[in-house]
Amino acid sequence: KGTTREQRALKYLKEHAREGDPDSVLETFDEFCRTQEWAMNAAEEKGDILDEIVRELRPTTCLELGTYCGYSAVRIARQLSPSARLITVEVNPDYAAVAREVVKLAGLQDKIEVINVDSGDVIRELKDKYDVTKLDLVFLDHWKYLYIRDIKLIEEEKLLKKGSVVFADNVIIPGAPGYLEYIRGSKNYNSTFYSVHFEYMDDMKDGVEKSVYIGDE
Ligand SMILES: O=C(NCCNC(=O)c1cc(-c2ccc(F)cc2)cc(O)c1O)c1cc(O)ncn1
Ligand SMILES: [Mg+2]
Repeated sequence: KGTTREQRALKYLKEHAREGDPDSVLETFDEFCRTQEWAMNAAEEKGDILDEIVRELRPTTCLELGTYCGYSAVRIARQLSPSARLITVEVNPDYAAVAREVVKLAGLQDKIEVINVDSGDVIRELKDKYDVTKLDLVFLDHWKYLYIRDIKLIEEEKLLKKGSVVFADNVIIPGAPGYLEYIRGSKNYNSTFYSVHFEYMDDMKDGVEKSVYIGDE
């Protein structure tokens, strides 16, 4: 009975990272992915852009779609103010279980809530069930063909306000062409594309898209 890559990563983090130290968890995870096994974390370059967005925006309520092992959840939450929080959604139960352990190892369980559901089901419940009024930051990193469905659901639920930021990973690899066409064609957003390296691959280029909501509340 073998272990999964995600379980091996968690074991490495537990053995090598400093408990309660988010920076150490992230550095150790990057080290694991560079020296042991690749994993689809946002990684250093995309992470630096995410860090800058969080520093500048100072969001109080953040939503991430696509937790995976919790790397970007820890990256976002380590910079959140005491009362701010991140809701992160992962449909894969094995990934969600590992992510909860990584969040706990980083000592961020009071700021991050990992929800193991399909994003399409939870967005409609954010206001009533999760006590969300508005989303200041949305990070799209789940299945790429779902970005466009879910951003439309978020708009329908009127969860964005002027200045809210929607940050999308992988708009080049694997790619999210429908999403890019939609968000860049919409008068409700100002979008910026950043050409970045694909996670842990110094010879592959990916892209991330930052879109600021300027539409009607
Ligand atoms: O795999 C699930 N989600 C990951 C979404 N993320 C990605 O698919 C993703 C993929 C890649 C990627 C790109 C090229 C390549 F050769 C291999 C992987 C990179 C990334 O940065 C991602 O973010 C999943 C499973 C499941 O059972 N249920 C719900 N979701
Ligand atoms: Mg990604």
